[in-house]
Amino acid sequence: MTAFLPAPALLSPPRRSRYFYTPLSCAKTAPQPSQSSQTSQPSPVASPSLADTPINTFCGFAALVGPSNSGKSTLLNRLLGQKLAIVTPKVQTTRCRIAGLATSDATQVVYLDTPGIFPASSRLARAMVKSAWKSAASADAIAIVLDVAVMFHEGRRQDIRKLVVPKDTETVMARVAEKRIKGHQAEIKLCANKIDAVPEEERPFVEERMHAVMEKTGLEEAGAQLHMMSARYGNGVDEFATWVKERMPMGPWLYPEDDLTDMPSRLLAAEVSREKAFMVLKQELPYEIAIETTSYKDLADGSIRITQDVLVARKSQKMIVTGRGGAVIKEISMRARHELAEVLGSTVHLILTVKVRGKWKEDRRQYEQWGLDFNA
Ligand SMILES: Nc1nc2c(ncn2[C@@H]2O[C@H](COP(=O)(O)OP(=O)(O)OP(=O)(O)O)[C@@H](O)[C@H]2O)c(=O)[nH]1
Repeated sequence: MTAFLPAPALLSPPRRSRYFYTPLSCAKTAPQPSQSSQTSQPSPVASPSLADTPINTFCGFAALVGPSNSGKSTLLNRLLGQKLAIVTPKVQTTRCRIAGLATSDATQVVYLDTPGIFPASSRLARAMVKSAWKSAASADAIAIVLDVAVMFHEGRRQDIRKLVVPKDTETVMARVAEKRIKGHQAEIKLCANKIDAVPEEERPFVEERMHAVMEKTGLEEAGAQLHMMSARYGNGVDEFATWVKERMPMGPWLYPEDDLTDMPSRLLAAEVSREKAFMVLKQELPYEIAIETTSYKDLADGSIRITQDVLVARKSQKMIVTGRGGAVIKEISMRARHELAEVLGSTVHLILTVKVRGKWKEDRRQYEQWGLDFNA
């Protein structure tokens, strides 16, 4: 087995300013969350004028698309060297597009982590899937991230005909190929992720099988390249980042060099609490909740006071999320506060209130907050 690198300290405290959203005046329009989701907090980064922006710079979008749970958010965090997107072992964790900014040398890459692509029936699911495809459509480079561990474990060792490629994965591959063949300019990498979960001697079989599926789905014809990687342990990630960088077109940077994301702090804070709720709550319940930051205040002593509503659809769900004597919500709050303090580099006072809001999945405001299309 290859010796895999240890996972990075994804939660090492970033420089605080990196989390602030400070768009420069743009040559092209960056996809952004709706105005309503922007915080009113001032940015500590003085927005440089265009005259200060280095010339001969490169800037573009790289979309990470793929089925649910394939490791897109893990890859984004790895590319940025710290945690931005929430990661859980459950499917459909990412609800909206999350932009992570990687600026080095003369190039700024705006990585777009997207919701997983899966057969969508509900309004929320349709909006999530649409958001993923929209990100791919605006990208200069597309990475299809797929989970080879699933493929490997569902198949039988050393019999490549039995290595099952899930239907969702094939669908994504075929659709990206079709767009490229029809003239979409973005170059494509097929990132075969979680290769650490496949014994080294078995990897050639996985690779061979992947090529066969690329042929079948049209990705070979579309010029896509296969890239084996482990987002969790970092293998192949630097090579992937270099490939992306080289595909960015010439243009001014869209964000200051030090920024890490365009995500407003209110949304970032809600995402952290949502991740903890996903981890603490069992089965389907995490999918039934939404978290809304209702206030976010920098206090005079340097700490931050955040209040959030945890929205559930029914009274019975409220009881479970609250727990006996408030034990469950306290656990979620404690975990979220701990992480927010690390991420924001300050003491955080987090107040969570569980509320029943029957139809939050039909509430247009929620979708606007996440930058999703209510009418998808
Ligand atoms: N073994 C292994 N596990 C990984 C790797 N990358 C991600 N995972 C795990 O896979 C699970 C899903 O990872 P995410 O990054 O949340 O996947 P995602 O594609 O963003 O998921 P959605 O939000 O559902 O679309 C988590 O438990 C990760 O720790 C990898 O390279 N190797």
